[in-house]
Amino acid sequence: MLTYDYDLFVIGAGSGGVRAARVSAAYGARVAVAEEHRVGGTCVIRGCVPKKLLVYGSHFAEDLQDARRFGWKVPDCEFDWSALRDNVLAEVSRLEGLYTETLGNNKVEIIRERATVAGPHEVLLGSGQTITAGKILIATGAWPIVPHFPGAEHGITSNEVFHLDTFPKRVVIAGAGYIANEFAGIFHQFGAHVTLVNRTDVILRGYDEQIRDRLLQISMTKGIEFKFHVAFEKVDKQPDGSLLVHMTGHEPIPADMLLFATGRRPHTENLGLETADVALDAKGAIKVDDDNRSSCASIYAVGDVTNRVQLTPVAIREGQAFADTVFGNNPRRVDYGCIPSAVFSHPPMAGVGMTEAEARNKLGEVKVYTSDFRAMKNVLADRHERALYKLVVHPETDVVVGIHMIGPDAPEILQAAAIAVKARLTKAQFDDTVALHPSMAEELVLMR
Ligand SMILES: Cc1cc2nc3c(=O)[nH]c(=O)nc-3n(C[C@H](O)[C@H](O)[C@H](O)COP(=O)(O)OP(=O)(O)OC[C@H]3O[C@@H](n4cnc5c(N)ncnc54)[C@H](O)[C@@H]3O)c2cc1C
Ligand SMILES: NC(=O)c1ccc[n+]([C@@H]2O[C@H](COP(=O)([O-])OP(=O)(O)OC[C@H]3O[C@@H](n4cnc5c(N)ncnc54)[C@H](O)[C@@H]3O)[C@@H](O)[C@H]2O)c1
Repeated sequence: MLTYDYDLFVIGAGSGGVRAARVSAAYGARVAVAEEHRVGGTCVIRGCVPKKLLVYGSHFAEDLQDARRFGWKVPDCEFDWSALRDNVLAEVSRLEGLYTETLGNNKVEIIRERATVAGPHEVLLGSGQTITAGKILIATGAWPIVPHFPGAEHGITSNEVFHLDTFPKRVVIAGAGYIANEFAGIFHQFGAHVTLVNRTDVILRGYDEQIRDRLLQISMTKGIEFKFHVAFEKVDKQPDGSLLVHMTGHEPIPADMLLFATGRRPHTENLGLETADVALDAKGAIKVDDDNRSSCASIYAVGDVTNRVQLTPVAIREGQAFADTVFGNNPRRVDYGCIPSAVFSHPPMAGVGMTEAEARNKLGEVKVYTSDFRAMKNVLADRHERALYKLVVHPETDVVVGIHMIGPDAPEILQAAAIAVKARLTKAQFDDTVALHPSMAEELVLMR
């Protein structure tokens, strides 16, 4: 019988790859994983985790201000970017160590170099070594898209934003999706002047319109500038190192940093996939079936590289389903229904299930309940920001088909509420639940 060097070779030690490697090895497979950057992948090293720590850090700007209304004598405080940056990067390194340890404990061999596919059962390492494997799992994630125009090379992406030497006082962000809105909030809270530049006038496409509008309105009131229907023309680097960002129909904007947050494309370039006839879609994503198998029978793919849903918990579930199915003798498929998601903006927003527009398209005259309120904490703090919660309800069955919210701690509250939507609970069952008072979450059971 033909023997391979490994039963499974995983390319990419990010959210999906680490889970698939660890669980497959726990089932007894001989597993190696190649990582060209750092173990943990985008989420741990330059995504969700450091981003959320910056969100926490930036929220102190408002908390310190509000504290005075709650009786605290707060002296004038100064923000030190380098202190926060270094603490965040140290935490990232600690987590990288934990991920590395977990892989080692499960006897997964970590190969710290770039790997490419060299055939249905062959992988080529950057060092020139060829390795064979019974199965190959591609978990190489996605990569920031940078638009092409003169001077675009002076901008940075989310890959670099966590490492800035100095804090930029004037920030231009290209895009109006997740990363753009999250970093607009972060830099604004730290004291930068932030301008978001987008080619359409839609922010956070896919989220409920009323909730998005509320974020736009609150962001503008805070002082974040939005420029819509704008295309970049060029970026000039000034003698003092700053940038002048030229765009259609507007005066050039001076900036200390230009951040591209214009989407992420599947990381499949120069991966050798043609050597095994692995088919890609028009966006360069690996085409897979419901069991994560590509057009080559021995090659699978999970996570952002398949461009299904670019979220960490989804990549992890796909990695787990792959391992259970292929090495655990326990076939499983990911259920893509009712995936909750959140934007860690200031304030954050979160949603699960159908938006009002989607529900109207699919179900006709849906019932919509909203609660538009000022959180008790904001009232005493004299902060005029209003939260908005929304339930979208099936017109006949009374099932709650969507929950959408913006306000303090919305992602924390929505995770629990998402269980109810997934379980197809009815509006009557929400109403039957006694409120937990005083809380913001109680609004979910008090909408009439
Ligand atoms: C700034 C930012 C914030 C985010 N915030 C959130 C959030 O709050 N919540 C959320 O759910 N999602 C968030 N995401 C998305 C989330 O990070 C991704 O969906 C998730 O990391 C995808 O996991 P993955 O395993 O597919 O790929 P990744 O985690 O990207 O891992 C891929 C790995 O493969 C490695 N690699 C690539 N090619 C090769 C090769 N040829 N050889 C060896 N190694 C290779 C890469 O170095 C990388 O480590 C965020 C993303 C970004 C960029
Ligand atoms: N909280 C979270 O869960 C979270 C946070 C960050 C990222 N992510 C994941 O990472 C993915 C990538 O994030 P993202 O914010 O880069 O992408 P995105 O798809 O959310 O947003 C891209 C934005 O860029 C705009 N755009 C595209 N080309 C442009 C151009 N040339 N000029 C100006 N604007 C342009 C689009 O209109 C859109 O607003 C997300 O789709 C999401 O799945 C998730």
